[in-house]
Amino acid sequence: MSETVQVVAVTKSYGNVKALTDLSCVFREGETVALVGHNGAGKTTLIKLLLGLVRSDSGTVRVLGEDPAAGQFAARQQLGFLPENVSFNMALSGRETLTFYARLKRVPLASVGSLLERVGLGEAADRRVGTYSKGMRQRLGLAQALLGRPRVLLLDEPTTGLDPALRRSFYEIVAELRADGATVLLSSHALTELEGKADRVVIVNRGRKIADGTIEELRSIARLPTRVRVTLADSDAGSVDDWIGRTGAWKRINGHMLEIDAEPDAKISLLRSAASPDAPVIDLDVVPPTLDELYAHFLATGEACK
Ligand SMILES: Nc1ncnc2c1ncn2[C@@H]1O[C@H](COP(=O)(O)OP(=O)(O)OP(=O)(O)O)[C@@H](O)[C@H]1O
Repeated sequence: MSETVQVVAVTKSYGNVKALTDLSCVFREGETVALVGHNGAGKTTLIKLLLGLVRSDSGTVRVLGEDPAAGQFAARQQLGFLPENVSFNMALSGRETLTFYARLKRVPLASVGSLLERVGLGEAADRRVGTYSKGMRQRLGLAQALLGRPRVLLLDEPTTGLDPALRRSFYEIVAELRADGATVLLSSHALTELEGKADRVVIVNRGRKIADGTIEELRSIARLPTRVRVTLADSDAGSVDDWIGRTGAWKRINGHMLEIDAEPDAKISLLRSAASPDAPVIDLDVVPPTLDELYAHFLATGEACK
């Protein structure tokens, strides 16, 4: 996969506020990357650097081989951007709005209708944006970002305001773009919903990158315990207590369920004992550390991983 975005040792301050410090990362074709961090971590600043809206104090930024802050940034045509807060002219219809942006981007106007259909605004295309719900405006923003089949899509908090069904259809569109070879950067606080959607997670904290890898890589680096939960069979209390005593420090969740946080080294032997024929267990669930837990871990340790 070829590299579409290269950020090398970038520092950016606003006055005496350091928004990004010595940040490096690379994004590739066909890759969906989650950019995760608290408020003020520097996510929007990174996106603005990639768009050429702000200039770094030091370091290098390349998008599709070009410097976005240079006067002639021809690759801008191949960038799609959905800002955190979309704002449109309320008096125009959805179709008029998208036609306006298509003209600005010099994209064939014929694509406007199909894009509106794609984001589920086909029927509302000729209504004024002022009558749209927040979710509909967000989808119009997404349609605007998709104009011209961009090779790099920068989506700042894209699912804010979308209900669960719209979120699902949003991630379906992201998956299509990924299959089409686009690089998709999703900046988000909604960590749980990003599991299974992003190929890679980049965590920033106070302007510094503190983690970068697939969720599996981050899990193996963090070495957080895996939660194992078992449902007990209707065995006599004595044999259950005996089994618990032999296998580990289980916590009782209720009368028939136990839970334990298994350290990576102890996980397999614990699962073997829970699955063995003499265990008083009728069901077993394994819950790996969530993205939320990984995020909290990396924030707490400030661990750099790549
Ligand atoms: N134009 C500006 N002038 C001064 N400070 C700024 C400016 N833009 C951003 N900052 C500061 O830079 C830091 C990074 O801000 P940025 O908007 O990049 O964070 P973020 O991760 O996108 O936050 P959020 O999740 O709240 O949108 C913050 O301390 C912010 O206050």
